[in-house]
Amino acid sequence: MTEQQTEPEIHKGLAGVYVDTTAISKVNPETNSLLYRGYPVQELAASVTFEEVAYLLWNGDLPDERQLAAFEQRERSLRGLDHTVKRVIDELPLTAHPMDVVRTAVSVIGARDPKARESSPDVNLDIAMRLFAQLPSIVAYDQRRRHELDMIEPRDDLGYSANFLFMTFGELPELPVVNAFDVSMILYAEHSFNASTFTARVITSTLSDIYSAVVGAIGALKGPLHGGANEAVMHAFDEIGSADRAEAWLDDALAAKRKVMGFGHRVYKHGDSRVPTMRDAMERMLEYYDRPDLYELYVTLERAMDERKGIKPNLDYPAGPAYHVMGFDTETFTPLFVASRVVGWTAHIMEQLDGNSLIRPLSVYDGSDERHVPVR
Ligand SMILES: CC(=O)SCCNC(=O)CCNC(=O)[C@H](O)C(C)(C)COP(=O)(O)OP(=O)(O)OC[C@H]1O[C@@H](n2cnc3c(N)ncnc32)[C@H](O)[C@@H]1OP(=O)(O)O
Ligand SMILES: O=C([O-])CC(=O)C(=O)O
Repeated sequence: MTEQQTEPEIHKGLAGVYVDTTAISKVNPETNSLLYRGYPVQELAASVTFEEVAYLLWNGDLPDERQLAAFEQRERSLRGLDHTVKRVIDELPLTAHPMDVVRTAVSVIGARDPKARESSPDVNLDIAMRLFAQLPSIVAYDQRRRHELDMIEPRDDLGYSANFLFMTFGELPELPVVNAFDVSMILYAEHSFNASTFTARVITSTLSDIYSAVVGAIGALKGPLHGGANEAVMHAFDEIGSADRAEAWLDDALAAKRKVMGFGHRVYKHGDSRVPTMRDAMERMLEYYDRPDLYELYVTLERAMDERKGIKPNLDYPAGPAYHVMGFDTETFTPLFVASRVVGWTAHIMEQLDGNSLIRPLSVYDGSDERHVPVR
């Protein structure tokens, strides 16, 4: 490097770097807000269904009655799982993490789809819809087989969330549970250039296919610094046991420099915009299932983390206990996130293709100086 050349500035973890524009969602850390296609996510969670949110994220506007009816009918018609996909799932050992099962199942669906490589907007929208419709069948069946239970076929007289719960637990869920679950699906659906969505966009930018991009995104979501945190929250709750042990547990964790899962965020520094809505849903669930002990633990750990580090919860913190009391296995929590986020991922895949530029950043080399192979 000559004296005139300045050292390139490195943005580790791409923190603070804007890499592209997006019209899908706006995360605003200053106002603690999140807009999907312009609509505040809290308003969507209070007044529309997850199906309407999926339509919105893919098409740019909320559906009218006729559009929604057609959309719902199509989604319901695509829910059934192909026998090959079921057989492949059955072959996977129970030691495989449910995220590995979901990743593999999507890969199998992609390998069997003759249209996978077409990549036209219509084909990609159709594939997005198929994955949206089939992921609940995959996630629900995987949880059931771990309990030695048979697969339950989808019911086309039920909405997305009621059917998801029905396929998992084999009974018609009560309305408050369906509503809380639907809210969680809406809140998890989209969050701009988070690590898994960015992964999907990087893969798409090479003109690879939509299935490959979704499979890569699932891999990125699995990590505990991202989607895997909702599972990790529940493991921490299990480890702590009860509210009276929360402060000592936290002090030990912080002294050992362990990250406390479900807290902190790369973009929001004063709290995650989605937490108040998910917390309300979680509180309703803890009341419904009569778990004041879990509520005590939740608030005690949250308060202690705020006092010691000033770090606020992210969406995974209230989502974990909510899914727990609904009856989901802890390892199924991140696959639930997949079922929702597939909507955001596929919206971004389509947006990336629409104005594509290969994503290929630079790096500063800091290895050995140039050297030469000895002459033999
Ligand atoms: C839906 C989602 O994906 S939301 C994210 C889910 N992930 C989690 O909940 C995992 C736990 N949280 C974390 O690891 C982090 O907060 C992240 C990865 C989400 C964001 O991290 P970054 O923006 O990279 O911040 P970074 O990890 O550098 O943290 C900054 C400081 O806060 C501390 N910190 C941040 N989050 C936490 C946490 N959860 N527990 C303990 N300390 C934390 C860091 O130790 C660091 O302290 P230091 O400056 O004294 O070293
Ligand atoms: O935005 C992020 O970095 C992580 C997150 O909250 C999400 O993907 O929902």
